[in-house]
Amino acid sequence: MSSEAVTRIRIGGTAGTDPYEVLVGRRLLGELGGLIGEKAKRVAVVHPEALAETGDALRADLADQGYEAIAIQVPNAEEAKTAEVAAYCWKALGQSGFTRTDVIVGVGGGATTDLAGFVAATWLRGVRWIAVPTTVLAMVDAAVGGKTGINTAEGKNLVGAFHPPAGVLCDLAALDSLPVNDYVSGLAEVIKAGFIADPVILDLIESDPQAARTPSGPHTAELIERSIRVKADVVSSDLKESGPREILNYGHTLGHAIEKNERYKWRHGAAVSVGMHFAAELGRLAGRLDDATADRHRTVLASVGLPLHYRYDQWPKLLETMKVDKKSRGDLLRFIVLDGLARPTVLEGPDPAVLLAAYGEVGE
Ligand SMILES: NC(=O)c1ccc[n+]([C@@H]2O[C@H](COP(=O)([O-])OP(=O)(O)OC[C@H]3O[C@@H](n4cnc5c(N)ncnc54)[C@H](O)[C@@H]3O)[C@@H](O)[C@H]2O)c1
Ligand SMILES: O=C(O)C(=O)C[C@@H](O)[C@H](O)[C@H](O)COP(=O)(O)O
Ligand SMILES: [Zn+2]
Repeated sequence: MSSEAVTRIRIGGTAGTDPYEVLVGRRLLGELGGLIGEKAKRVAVVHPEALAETGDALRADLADQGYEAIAIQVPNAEEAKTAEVAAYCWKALGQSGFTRTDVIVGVGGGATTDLAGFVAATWLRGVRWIAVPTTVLAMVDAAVGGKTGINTAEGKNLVGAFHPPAGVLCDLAALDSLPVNDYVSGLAEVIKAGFIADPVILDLIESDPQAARTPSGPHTAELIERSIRVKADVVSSDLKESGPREILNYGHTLGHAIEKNERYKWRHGAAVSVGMHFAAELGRLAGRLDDATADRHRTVLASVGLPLHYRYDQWPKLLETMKVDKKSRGDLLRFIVLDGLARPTVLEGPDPAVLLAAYGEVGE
């Protein structure tokens, strides 16, 4: 992709929502005015502390365009995904006289876009919002598809709403300032997209795992675009997770339990990496997944520096948390596993002994 090229990926409107586009390229902020539209008088730019300069520059730019623009700074990472921070944002919107035709812009990683989208979903029962993701993870996953939400002490993303954005602007230049740990964490969702739907992603990463760890790698734009297309296909047919969308939760049942156990101090991608290792072992032990594909999880995740293991002694607590996973139905635990490469399926009510054996491969 040349530095000027812009790729547009369409997300179909389902469940009564409007379609929208995900743009991938550079220097995309010129698109913002068009997305905000003429009806808006006020724009609120929600950004994390780490992007204070970006947030304020954006606010100033929007003010120059004639909007009453405010910046709402929120904490970095998961500390932003709380009821208290949501209430702080509602207060800022109330004090600025934010109406139903006004627009929220969420600029940041997935934690920020999840929060900004949730605030947009709840303010006046729903206002328009635009996502400007600045991490790999937010570009390929969090900002796309309309799942918004916050965490509670009891679990990850337990409060939220389906509220798709009006558009998503993935400016690849934002990735240059991202710490390598955060860059790599996002690769977990890229690799997830590879295992559940697009194995070319895995081939590209395996061809040079070190290059895949940096934004200057030769396949960065292609990896991001392929992953977005996987997500776009799924959410375009099942916005509200009535079935097919569950495949995007591959690795998340254990991953979310680890995040809660770590009081949300682990990066989401790192937890999902361990969770995918677990799901692969579960698939293998349940007689679904071939050895080669299960082993490939370990090699590709480890090759980019993602973790495979977690504390063995925590299993009883993790199991309790997994029981309230959103995919559970009553007492029935449900996991996404693979029947083969790019063949995701649901495993319902696995034998507890098989679950423990799978965790035996993951625990250390
Ligand atoms: N809604 C969804 O469908 C969906 C999908 C996947 C993940 N998520 C959520 O996304 C979150 C994880 O997102 P994440 O991995 O982007 O982490 P994050 O949002 O916590 O960002 C990681 C850190 O990087 C900082 N940062 C962001 N962009 C930066 C940049 N360009 N330069 C420098 N620093 C920058 C952030 O302030 C933060 O400190 C989790 O809460 C997860 O649950 C949601
Ligand atoms: O978009 C989805 O659907 C996903 O499951 C994508 C996940 O990567 C993401 O972490 C999502 O927020 C998890 O959703 P949850 O409903 O399990 O909280
Ligand atoms: Zn995720």
